[in-house]
Amino acid sequence: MLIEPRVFQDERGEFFETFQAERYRGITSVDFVQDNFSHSKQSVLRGLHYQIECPQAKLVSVLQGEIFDVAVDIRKGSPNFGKWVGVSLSSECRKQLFVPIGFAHGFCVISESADVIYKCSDVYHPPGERTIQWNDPELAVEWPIKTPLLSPKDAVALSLAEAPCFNIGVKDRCLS
Ligand SMILES: Cc1cn([C@H]2C[C@H](O)[C@@H](COP(=O)(O)OP(=O)(O)O[C@H]3O[C@@H](C)C(=O)[C@@H](O)[C@H]3O)O2)c(=O)[nH]c1=O
Repeated sequence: MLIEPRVFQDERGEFFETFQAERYRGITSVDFVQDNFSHSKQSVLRGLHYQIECPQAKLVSVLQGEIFDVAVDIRKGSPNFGKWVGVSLSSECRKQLFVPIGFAHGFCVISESADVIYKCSDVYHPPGERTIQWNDPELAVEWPIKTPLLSPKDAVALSLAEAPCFNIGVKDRCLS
């Protein structure tokens, strides 16, 4: 889901609410419990990530620069299983992407660098972390960058066919 916050501009610069609990709960139906920040150089690609245990919904915003942000439906039985969406998020447009539970998430950096923040609906749980190959031909994500800079973990990721996927209706929480 693409969210367009109301941005107020004046002679000093700009202002917008990056998050407001009640309003965003109305839009996303989740409660966020962790905030993450990453700074990346041009051509860095992070993804496609998910947690098979303690699955996380994410609300992604760009503080500086521009990214191509991707979500892939990996809910077995979903009519959209294996389908992806990709959007440009930037400090120019100020759009946010909500990635629901049941989706793998990744982004690549189009600008010289990018500062990305994202809220998560569950905590970091390393034993549950999984990565699907960014260039899995079955997914055929149309990344704007052809030779990305990857982490060692992302360079040896599984294909969608090999990766464990969610059951439709997944809503688990680690926290309680
Ligand atoms: C994701 C995460 C990482 N870390 C640590 C572990 C590691 O030493 C360092 C870098 O971790 P990673 O290489 O996994 O970071 P990164 O590749 O940026 O991983 C992130 O990618 C994007 C696309 C997502 O959607 C996130 O959920 C997350 O998977 O930060 C935390 O402490 N908490 C966290 O929540």
